[in-house]
Amino acid sequence: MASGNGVMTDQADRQKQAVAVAAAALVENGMVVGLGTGSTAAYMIEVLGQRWAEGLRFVGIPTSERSAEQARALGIELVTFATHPVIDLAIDGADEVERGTLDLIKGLGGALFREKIVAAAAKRFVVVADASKLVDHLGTRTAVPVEVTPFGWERTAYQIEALGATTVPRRDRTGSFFVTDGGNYILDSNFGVMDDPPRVARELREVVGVVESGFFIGRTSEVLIAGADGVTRMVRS
Ligand SMILES: O=C[C@H](O)[C@H](O)[C@H](O)COP(=O)(O)O
Repeated sequence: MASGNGVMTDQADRQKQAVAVAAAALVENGMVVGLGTGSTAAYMIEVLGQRWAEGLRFVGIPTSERSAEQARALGIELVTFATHPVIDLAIDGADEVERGTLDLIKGLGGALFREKIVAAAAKRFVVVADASKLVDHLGTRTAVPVEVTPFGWERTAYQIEALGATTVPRRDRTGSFFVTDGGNYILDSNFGVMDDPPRVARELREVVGVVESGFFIGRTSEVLIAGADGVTRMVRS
């Protein structure tokens, strides 16, 4: 018999798959597509691989080495900003989605910097998530991942704490520092539930040593949320 957790996981996985199918259906022939990172985005890339095998032709710009490897293995053609500086449609997951604004916290998978560059280059940025990610206020479920340079990271952490957060340097399974695709560290910075995430995002940007934060403010075009009743589309007004 499946454990309670197992049932929850199966349900979350089914929801991620449902939303992945809905998002992959938005891709059309000839598009430049931003390929997100994380378990939901991985389902979406898998569905795109199936559509590619059926004859759909587009090019992808991946947000991580992981997603690049997955897409390549499925035969999807990958390009870079050198030849394709504008993305038609980027599809990515999120760790928190704020109901009223559709602002996000991203980066639990460590890919936030490339994800933000891709989102910023996209004419349409679609977020895919299961219902557990919806919150009334950012900071409810998760700390904010902040990518920082290895040099002086302790000083950078001190400065972030001066903004009101507690910080924890992210570690990998061996206990070493987690290193991003860009060669940086991540400080998981807990600000608690935030009244004004855009202000915190701006303050973080001012801290020397911060490469990027996991705040995605004002970037979301729409969110596809999978719940028990199917997929719901939320559009930013
Ligand atoms: O760095 C990772 C990304 O921001 C992911 O998109 C985010 O963590 C959501 O991942 P998942 O779909 O696995 O919950």
